[in-house]
This record gives sequence, C-alpha cells and structure tokens, in this order.
Amino acid sequence: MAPSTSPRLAYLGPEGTYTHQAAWDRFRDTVHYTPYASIQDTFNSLSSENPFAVIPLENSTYGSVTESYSVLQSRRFEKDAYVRGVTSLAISHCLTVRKGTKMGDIKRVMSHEQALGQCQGFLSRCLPNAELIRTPSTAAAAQALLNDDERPRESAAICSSICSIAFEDLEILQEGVQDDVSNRTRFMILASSASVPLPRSHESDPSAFRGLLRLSAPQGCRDEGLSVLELLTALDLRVMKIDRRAKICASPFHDEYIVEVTKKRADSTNLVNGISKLTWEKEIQGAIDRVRDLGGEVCVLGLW
Ligand SMILES: O=C(O)C(=O)C[C@]1(C(=O)O)C=C[C@@H](O)C=C1
Repeated sequence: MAPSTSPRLAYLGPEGTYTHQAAWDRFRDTVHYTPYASIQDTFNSLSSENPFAVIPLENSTYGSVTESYSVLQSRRFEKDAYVRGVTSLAISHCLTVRKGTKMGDIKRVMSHEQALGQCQGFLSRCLPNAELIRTPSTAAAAQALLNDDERPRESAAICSSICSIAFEDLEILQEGVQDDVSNRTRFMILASSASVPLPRSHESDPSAFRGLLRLSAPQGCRDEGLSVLELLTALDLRVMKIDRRAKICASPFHDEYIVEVTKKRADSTNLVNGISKLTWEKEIQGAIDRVRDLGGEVCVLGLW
C-alpha cells in the first residue's frame, strides 16, 4: 500500500477495470488509487489535491474512446489538465457469467461500449440474439452481473480475467473473446498541471517526444475557411494521428482536430537526427505561432 503522503490518482473504476491495470502497471504503489464511475467523473476529479488521473484513449481494433475525446475537447481541459504521458496494455476479454450459466442461457451481454465493439465478431457468431447492454466500464458489468438476483443465469459480462477471478460467484465461460489477438488499448496519464512532478517518473517513450494538440480554423463557413491541410502544413511537425471532432458552436459543421505529433529524441548515440526537450518545446511554440499567423486556433493539450 502507498504511504498516506502519496499523491492521489483517479481512474475509471470500479476496481478491476483495464484502466486500473494500466495505472497500476505504470505507478505501482507510489500513488493512492481512487476509482470513479465514469471517464468524465475521473477527469472532473483533477485538482491540486487529486493531481493525477488515467483514462483510456484509443483501442487498436475499435478506435478512439469517444468519452475521452469529449474530455479533450472541453474548455476546462486547457485550464485544469495536461496530458503527461501515454501507456498501453494488451487487452484480452473474457465472457464471464454467474457460476452454472451455460452459453444457451445467455439473453443479454453487458460491457463497456469499447469492449462490446472489440468483441462484435464473437458476439454475432456465438450469441447473435443476445441483447447488448452498455455499462460505464467492464468491471461495472461484472458487478452488475453479481447484483442481478432477478435473472442471475440469463446475463453475461465481457471483462478482464482479473474481474472474473476476484468475485467468487463468477466464472469464465470463454477466454480471449476479442476479435483480434493483438488487441491493445492506449491510456492517457493526466495531471492537474504541466509541472507537477510525476511519481515513478520514467519516459513514456524513450525514443521520441510526443505532444497532443487541438486545432481548428476560425469560426465561419467551412467551405471558405482554412482547410485541414493548410492547418497541418502550418504545423510542420510529424503527425501520427488525427481525430476529427465536431465543435459545438454557432456555425454548424465546424470541426476540431485532435492531433498527436512526435519527434525523435536525441541520445548519446543519436545526436545528429534527434532533438533535446528544449528544442522540442521550441518547435511546438514555432508550430503554434505559424497556425495562429494563419488565423487558426491551437491549444497544447500535453507534451511528454
Ligand atoms: O472498462 C474498462 O475496463 C476500461 O478500462 C475502459 C476500456 C476503454 O474505454 O477502452 C479500456 C480498455 C478496453 O479497451 C475496454 C474498455
């Protein structure tokens, strides 16, 4: 257990979610873990007293976690939060039931929307008539299964083996039910500021600097404003990922882009092509200036 002076870390709970596992892999016993019922609540908890949080970002099979992107789009993010790193976890799902339930008994399957999406091939092959019910997390689905005393043998949850083993009344009916064996999810490490020292600090990616930026053209008619390509060209950085999101504002169909950028780090063996942290920060500032000179809007969501 972490000493009482350890900083607090919020995660999408309850205990046993993949987010919990990803946070544990990264921080071990250096923080106090506090579960929250949703991604939004996890983010909302960030403050100087609760300086760290972990939320999912994207999955290799099912794509971006939409609730987390809503968090990245919120105006509160730019004031009170900063992405300080990313960590990734292999995801292997189990079809879990109350003990004694058979495949033929299952009428509904509960899980987080991402997990249902990652298992859609299995679900349509093996449980084509089952009703699919979204829960705030995979571990919340396992708990709902335990609490369902009215129809205990008609439901199943898709969750991790940790959840299935932790609760005595549950058992795994089938392991590895995700459609892709190399299924992985990336999680963001958030902090209440860019400078609060990270516990158990180590580089998320020792070979490259990374950053997450939010870009948009000025409000107005989409057809007449700056094009996406003009915004990206002005950045002049190596862009690894772009998410287009609708911006809620007065002019309809006005988009925002959440862009992940990267640059190789300098190390003792690679001083020619790589760069230092200071140079990376200067490059980001240069990119911001170029986008703003064009009339575009840009916000740094995190650098690591
Ligand atoms: O429900 C959980 O266990 C989570 O941690 C959330 C989440 C996600 O949102 O992507 C994390 C990893 C898996 O991809 C499935 C669900």
